[in-house]
Amino acid sequence: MTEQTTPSAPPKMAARHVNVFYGDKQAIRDVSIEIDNDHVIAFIGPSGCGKSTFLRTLNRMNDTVAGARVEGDITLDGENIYDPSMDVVQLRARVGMVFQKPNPFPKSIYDNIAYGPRIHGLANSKADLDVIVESALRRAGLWDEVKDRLKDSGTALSGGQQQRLCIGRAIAVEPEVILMDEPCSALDPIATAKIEELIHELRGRYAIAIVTHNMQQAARVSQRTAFFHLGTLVEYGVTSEIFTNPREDRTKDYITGRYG
Ligand SMILES: Nc1ncnc2c1ncn2[C@@H]1O[C@H](COP(=O)(O)OP(=O)(O)OP(=O)(O)O)[C@@H](O)[C@H]1O
Repeated sequence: MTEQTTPSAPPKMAARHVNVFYGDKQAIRDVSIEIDNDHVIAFIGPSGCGKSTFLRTLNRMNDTVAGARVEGDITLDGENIYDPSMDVVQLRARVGMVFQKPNPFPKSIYDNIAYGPRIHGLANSKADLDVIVESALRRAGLWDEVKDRLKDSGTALSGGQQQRLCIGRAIAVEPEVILMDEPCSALDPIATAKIEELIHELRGRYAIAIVTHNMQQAARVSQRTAFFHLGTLVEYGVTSEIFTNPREDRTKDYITGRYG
């Protein structure tokens, strides 16, 4: 009898032989990796190794950097995101991004969330929009703190609340993937813990990729870890294995604090 194997689900995103250049300088070298729906993947590595550069290739954020050039294939549900026919505004709604420093718009809390759904035509009425705003703020773990002050400015919130507002803003346009570039580095430990809790809650609903300098954080929030060094992907695998039994000496040296 032949053994039955369950075909594994196709990856949400796949990068194949990706190189990234800033002018003549190569920042990413021949990186291939898959990003699955069910996992949080952490990108770790010493400063300047290319973690953020690689993350930004996943929603074409590098398009906005003069002199940046991306080679190779990156697909979202099998579709090449660098194809000239790709609508980049639509892509960035499907692959949302949260930055290091919370960057709410100088608008009300309500309008920070409503902005994306309005421009993407996701609401037919004010009532629809109200539902979307409440749901996004609930999923971002912020509703109870702001429900009575939706008209206040987003910039008047605390840093941690602002970051959850930015996560809510990404969620409001129904993304499939959320990219987070050191989302806690400007936050205190309590606000950091809330974001980490939120990442746990969002897992499974969205594919999540997070760049972090903090290895404890990578170990806490991710199920997959990718270790970058000098622009290359040195090792990629199950987080617990990367942290307890890395295959490569460079990974071991980094996680044991020998450099970085
Ligand atoms: N806009 C840019 N123009 C030119 N070079 C850049 C630019 N952005 C990044 N680089 C270079 O590309 C390399 C990778 O940078 P990147 O910011 O991706 O690394 P990183 O691993 O995220 O670093 P960090 O952890 O310090 O944020 C570095 O050598 C950096 O100097």
